[in-house]
Amino acid sequence: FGIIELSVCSARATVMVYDETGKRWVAAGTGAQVISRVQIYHNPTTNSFRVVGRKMQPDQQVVMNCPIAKGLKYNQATANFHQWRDSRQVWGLNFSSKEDATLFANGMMHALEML
Ligand SMILES: CC(=O)N[C@@H](Cc1ccccc1Cl)C(=O)N1CCC[C@]12C=C[C@@H]1CC[C@@H](C(=O)N3CC[C@@H]4C=C[C@H]5CC[C@H](C(=O)O)N5C(=O)[C@H]43)N1C2=O
Repeated sequence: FGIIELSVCSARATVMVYDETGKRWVAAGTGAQVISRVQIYHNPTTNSFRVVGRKMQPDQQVVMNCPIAKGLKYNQATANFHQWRDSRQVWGLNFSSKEDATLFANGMMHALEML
């Protein structure tokens, strides 16, 4: 029985993680820092949400697969750069446009209301 997950929203962003040691943001995944498609998926059976980021090219590498925890603090540091902490690291999304950023933030806020 496959898990049914619905895509809540999709936006273009560079996925970054904060390197606490080096005190700097680094591109998530391996290789060059490229634009990813970042989607929020909803599993209605468990009412859970997660954020999945896949590089647009060359290989659709999954660079982010992050559950959205109830009470997550979503910080819109700038119009185009939003961030949040999970249990292990800090994620940053550098959106390609303000529209992408707004669309994703609305999807995240919706998910957080549903939890
Ligand atoms: C208390 C806390 O965790 N605070 C977080 C932000 C936050 C607040 C509330 C809820 C969740 C979060 Cl992640 C925080 O301030 N963090 C998380 C790790 C890095 C950072 C701690 C200190 C630095 C100070 C500047 C800021 C930062 O990193 N910024 C601000 C927005 C800017 C936008 C883009 C990225 C991309 C490259 C550039 C850079 O690092 O040169 N940069 C930044 O400089 C980003 N910082 C942070 O975002």
